[in-house]
Amino acid sequence: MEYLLLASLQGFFFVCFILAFVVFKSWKIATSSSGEIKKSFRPAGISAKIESLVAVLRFFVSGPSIILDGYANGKNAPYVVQTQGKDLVIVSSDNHIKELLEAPETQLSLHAVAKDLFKPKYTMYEFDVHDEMAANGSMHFRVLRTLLTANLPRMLPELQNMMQREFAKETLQGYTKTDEWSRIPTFDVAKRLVARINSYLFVGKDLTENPEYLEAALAYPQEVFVTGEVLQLTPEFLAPVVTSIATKQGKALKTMLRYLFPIVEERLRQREKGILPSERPLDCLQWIIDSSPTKEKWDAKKVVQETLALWFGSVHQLSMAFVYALYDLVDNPSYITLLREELASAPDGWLSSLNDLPLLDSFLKESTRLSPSDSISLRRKALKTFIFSDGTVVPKGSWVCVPQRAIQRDAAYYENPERFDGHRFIKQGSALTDLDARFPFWGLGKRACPGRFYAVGILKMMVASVIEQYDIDIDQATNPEDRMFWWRSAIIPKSTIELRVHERQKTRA
Ligand code: HEM
Repeated sequence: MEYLLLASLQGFFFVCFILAFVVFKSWKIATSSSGEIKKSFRPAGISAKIESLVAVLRFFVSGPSIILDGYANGKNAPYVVQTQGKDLVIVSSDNHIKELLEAPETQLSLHAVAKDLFKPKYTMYEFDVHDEMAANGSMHFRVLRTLLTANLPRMLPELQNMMQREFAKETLQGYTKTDEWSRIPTFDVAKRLVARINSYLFVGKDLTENPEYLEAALAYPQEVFVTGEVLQLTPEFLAPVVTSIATKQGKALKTMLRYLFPIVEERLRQREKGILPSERPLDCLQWIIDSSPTKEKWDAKKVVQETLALWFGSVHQLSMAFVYALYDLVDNPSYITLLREELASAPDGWLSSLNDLPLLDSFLKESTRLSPSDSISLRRKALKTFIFSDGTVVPKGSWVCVPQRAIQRDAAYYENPERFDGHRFIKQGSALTDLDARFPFWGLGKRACPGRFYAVGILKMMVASVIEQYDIDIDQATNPEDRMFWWRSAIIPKSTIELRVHERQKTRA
C-alpha cells in the first residue's frame, strides 16, 4: 500500500514536472524574438506575452483551425504560427514553394523534422538519421518507388485474399444478437488490416502469420508516435528513462528485433556467398539489403534500423486515408452504387485494372483533398537561418511548411471547395498519385512520398474489396466533425467511432 502511494506520488510529481517544463518552454518560445518575421509578429508587454503563451498551448488542440485562419487572413502571404518547441513559418505562394524545394538540405531538412518528431535515437534502435539526404534517400526511392511498385500487381491477388479474410473476421466479431449489422471500430480495424498487408510485403508470409511478431509490428508505430510526442515535452537528460516508461521497456521494439535480426543476418551471409537475384526472397527487407550502398556495406543493425524507419512510415497515414474514405462513402452513399458499377464493368476484373478505374481514383483523391491526416505538408527544419527572396525569414531551428489542408480547400483552386464532388478530378484530368502544388498531399519535388504508388494501389484494393462485398453505414447521430480529433497540426480518427457493416448477400436475400 505504502509502495503504491509512493509510486503515485512519484507519478504525480513527474507529471507536474513535465507540465512545468512544457509551460516554461512554451513561455520561452512565446516570448523569444530571433528573426525579422517574429519581430513584426510579436507585440511587447506582459499581457501580450501571456497571450502568446496561450496561443502556443492552444495549438496543441486547435492547430488545424489556427493554420486555416492564418491562411484565410492573408492568402499566399507567409505567416508564423507559434507552437511548443518551434515556430512554423507557413508559406503557400508558388515562388515560396519553389524556393523551399530548391533549398539545399544543409539549410532546410525533412529528416531533421523527422528527428524532432520521432526522436529515432531513442525510438528506432539508436538510429542516427542524417539531416541531409544520405544513402537512404536513393534506397527509399529504389525500394518503394521502383521495386515495391513494380512487384505490387503480382502480389495483389494474395493481398486481396488476406484483406477479405481478415475483414470477414473483424466483421464476425462485431455482430450482436440484437442487431443484424456488425459494428467494427473503424480506425483500429484499419490499422490491423494495413499492418498485416504491409507486413506481408515488408518481411514475407512467415513472419506475418506469426501473431507475436504481427502484434509487435502493429504496436510499434503507435509507440513511436506517443513516445516521440512525450519526448518533445521532456528535457533531453530524461529521454532514456521516459522512453523506457512510454514503451513499456521497449517491448514491441525488442520483439521485432528478436525476429528481424536472425533473418537479416542470414540474408547478409547469403549475399556474401553471392546468391543469385532469382533465388532471393521478394520482400522489402531483401530489397533494402540489395539497394544498400556497395562501398560502405551496411551491417545487420543498419539494415534493421532502416527497415524499422520504413515500417513506421508505412502504416498510419495509409490507415487514416482508408478510414476517411469509408466515412466519405457512408456520407455520400450514391457513390457506393456508382463505384460498384465501375468495379463490375472492368473487363478483366477490377483487381487487375486498378489504374483504369477513374471514378475510384477521383473519389479517393476528393476524399484526401478534404480529409488529409495533417493540415501541413512539405515540412522542413531550418538547420541554418533561411531567407526567402522576398525577405521572409525562417530562423534556425524553426520549421517551414505548406498549409495543405487550407490550399486544398481554397475556392481559388477548387470550385465549391467544401462540397464533396467525387467526379472533381475526372473533370480536372488528374490522378491521385500526381504531384501538384494545389494538392501537396504527397509533398513535392525530390522528397515527395516514394510510397505513394504502393499506398494508392493498396487503398484502392481495400476500398473496392469492402464495397464489393459489404454494405456500410455509420450511426447517423455522429457528426462528421466529431469522428476525429486534433493534435498539433494532425487530424486523427477517433478510436471509438464504429462502422456498421453488413454482408451484401444477406441484404439481397
Ligand atoms: C496515404 C498514405 C501516405 C501519405 C499521405 C504520405 C505522405 C508523405 C509525405 C507528405 C511525405 C513528405 C514529402 C515531402 O515533404 O516532400 C512522405 C515521405 C515519405 N513517405 Fe509517404 N505517405 C503515405 C504512405 C507511405 C507509405 C505506405 C510508405 C512506405 C511504404 C511511405 C514512405 C515514405 C518515405 C520513405 C518518405 C520519406 C522520403 C525521403 O526521406 O526522401 N509513405 N510521405
